[in-house]
Amino acid sequence: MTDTSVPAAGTADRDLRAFIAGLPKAELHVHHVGSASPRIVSELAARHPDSKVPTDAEALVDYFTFTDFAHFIEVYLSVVDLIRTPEDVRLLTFEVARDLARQQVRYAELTITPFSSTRRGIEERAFMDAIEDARKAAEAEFGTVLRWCFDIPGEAGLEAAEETTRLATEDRIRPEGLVSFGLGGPEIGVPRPQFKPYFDRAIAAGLRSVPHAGETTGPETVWDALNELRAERIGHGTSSAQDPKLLAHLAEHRIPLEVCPTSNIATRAVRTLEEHPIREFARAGVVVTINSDDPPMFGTDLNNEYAVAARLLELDERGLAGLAKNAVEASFLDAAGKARIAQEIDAYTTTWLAR
Ligand SMILES: O=C(O)c1cccc(C(=O)CC[C@H]2O[C@@H](n3cnc4c(=O)[nH]cnc43)[C@H](O)[C@@H]2O)c1
Ligand SMILES: [Zn+2]
Repeated sequence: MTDTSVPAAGTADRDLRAFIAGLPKAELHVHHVGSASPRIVSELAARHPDSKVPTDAEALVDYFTFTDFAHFIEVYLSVVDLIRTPEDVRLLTFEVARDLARQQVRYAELTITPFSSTRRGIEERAFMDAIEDARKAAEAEFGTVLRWCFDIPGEAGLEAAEETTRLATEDRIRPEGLVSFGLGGPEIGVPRPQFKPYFDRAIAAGLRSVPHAGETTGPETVWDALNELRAERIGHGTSSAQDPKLLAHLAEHRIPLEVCPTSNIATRAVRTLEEHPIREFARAGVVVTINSDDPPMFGTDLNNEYAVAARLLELDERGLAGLAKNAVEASFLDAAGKARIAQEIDAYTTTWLAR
């Protein structure tokens, strides 16, 4: 695991971290299985002792140190292999909500890859019931609202695309909490345009388009996501910084980027945080949202990602509140839901600054 946590320097830094910890937030780019904390992994591994995933926290730190993006996916899939029953799915989902609630996340769009679970033998109806049951229980217990993004694992091919689209669009199976449709996994050798017919069907069924693009390939992948998959937000979009016309297009059309700084370092998509293009995005007027991607695997959480962003963008409390409001505005919540969290952010910030 790459340590990209921001060193706590002086009082000002500690103060900003305390502000972030209490700031109401929305998380738009976080993966279901990628959110399995050491606590959750241990519990799942105890249920399935034949797994090769280590159970103690220290060994997990080594296990979650990645040589490149392909290695990250290999490790990711070994954690997917730990989720074998509907009870595992429910436990994972509910515990992920608990971890989000602890960080004052009021609303999260969680990326789920149902194909990975159904192909491993979890019955589709039982899978949907498990995530929905956990969603409702989490909202009742923690007040955190969860919504789903179902993503195609692109490298698994068009069979995975067909299955994901079916699960996302068939009335008798699609879950109530589903709001969007994505595309994840490696980008190299997985051209985006081939997924156009599947995104067309998902969009026709009322889902919003949020593919990963430009994480490990160049800006042309982001253009494909916009032009072929009709993306409304871009997962990562890191390489957009290489194309000024693309930055201008994203800014003009207010297409937000789901920026996950620590993830990009951990998967070696970007060499160092100093070289992360988040400053270029902000300078170009692109709507930046801050997200955690696969937090325990990358040794981070959403609060730490806000601290990273504060350092890179030199933000104070008002700037951080602005970032949090970007995420609310870019979310697929309805207008009343957006207004409620935005007001909460403003009230919290005003109270904090008047201390
Ligand atoms: O489940 C399978 O059997 C399977 C077979 C072939 C390929 C795959 C995948 O490629 C799964 C990829 C998996 O990774 C998730 N993910 C998590 N974080 C990221 C990220 O930063 N960038 C891209 N993908 C990511 C994604 O949701 C897929 O589920 C699976
Ligand atoms: Zn992701």
